[in-house]
Amino acid sequence: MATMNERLRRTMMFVPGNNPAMVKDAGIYGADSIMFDLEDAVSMNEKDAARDLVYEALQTQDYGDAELVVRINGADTPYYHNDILAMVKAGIDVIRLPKTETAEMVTQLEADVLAAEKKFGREEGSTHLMAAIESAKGVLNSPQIASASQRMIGIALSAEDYTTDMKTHRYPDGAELQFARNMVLHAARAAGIAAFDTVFSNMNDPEGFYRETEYIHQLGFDGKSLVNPRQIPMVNKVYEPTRAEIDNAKNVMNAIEEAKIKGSGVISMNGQMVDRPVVMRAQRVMMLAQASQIVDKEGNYIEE
Ligand SMILES: CC(C)(COP(=O)(O)OP(=O)(O)OC[C@H]1O[C@@H](n2cnc3c(N)ncnc32)[C@H](O)[C@@H]1OP(=O)(O)O)[C@@H](O)C(=O)NCCC(=O)NCCSC(=O)C[C@@](O)(CC(=O)O)C(=O)O
Ligand SMILES: [Mg+2]
Repeated sequence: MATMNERLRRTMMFVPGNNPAMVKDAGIYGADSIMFDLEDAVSMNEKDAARDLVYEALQTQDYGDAELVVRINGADTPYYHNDILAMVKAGIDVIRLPKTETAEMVTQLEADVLAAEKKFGREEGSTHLMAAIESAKGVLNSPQIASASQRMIGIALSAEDYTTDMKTHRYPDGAELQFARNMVLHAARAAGIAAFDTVFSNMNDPEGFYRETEYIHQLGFDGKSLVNPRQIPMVNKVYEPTRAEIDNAKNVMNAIEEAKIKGSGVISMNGQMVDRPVVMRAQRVMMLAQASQIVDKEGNYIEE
């Protein structure tokens, strides 16, 4: 089951770890999560320099309230262990494992991260994990992957590698991703963690990006992996609740408070039953409204 006090993760922006300007300025665009990439955006001969650059930035840059994530190189590469050591030492919030195919890959990562936390005196369990699902095998194993560790905060569908594995490519209607999207989303929800939709790589097709974002929002994804800051306000717009939704959420919150006073967990509001799932949806609407700066912390409208 989804938890009530979850963190908003609408936008998780990839930042190539070998690009000093992008790494330095990554905090100015308002992404919920900034994801420094040490994997496929970085060529082989730049792996060590990129790791050093990201490590340095984590010591010196102020990224505000953004969650800080790093996509490390896979365990089958010579970079994996040094990536983990440097990022745990730097105190990264979340490590994203690419091309995850089995639960064992996550439990191995958990053990490697724990060893690094002990080595550098970091609080044990403080480094969270997430897994990118990029193949047919990963999709089929996604329920086990999602629940492989208490440290897991989410799983993400990675459609570029996935469609290659499936011997297809990306189409405008996304039919080739239907099964994978539903598997990843259900696996995440069953494990009580976040689900991230895939990147949209065509910067010259904002209509296509909006269409895809509206679709994955309707399905229930927490948000998307992004490759460009121009995509951040577009995702936020799609996730922004309407005035009618906010008014309804406020009424639900008031109604349930009234019910509590009467000692009940359920109440009727204009003939509509208000119970726990309705309240949880209302709480999420209010969280989104606050993040969209439509209401303040108390839930009151902020006047324009
Ligand atoms: C796409 C493009 C080249 C467009 O360039 P453009 O030049 O047209 O960008 P503009 O819009 O003009 O930039 C305006 C201003 O924003 C700055 N800016 C742009 N992008 C920024 C950014 N990302 N971070 C911080 N800053 C940024 C820029 O520096 C400029 O700053 P300034 O000069 O100061 O005005 C560029 O964005 C970019 O390189 N993106 C990252 C690509 C990347 O990381 N790929 C790997 C991850 S996917 C993958 O691996 C597949 C996957 O694995 C995925 C999965 O697993 O989910 C799978 O299998 O599916
Ligand atoms: Mg990939």
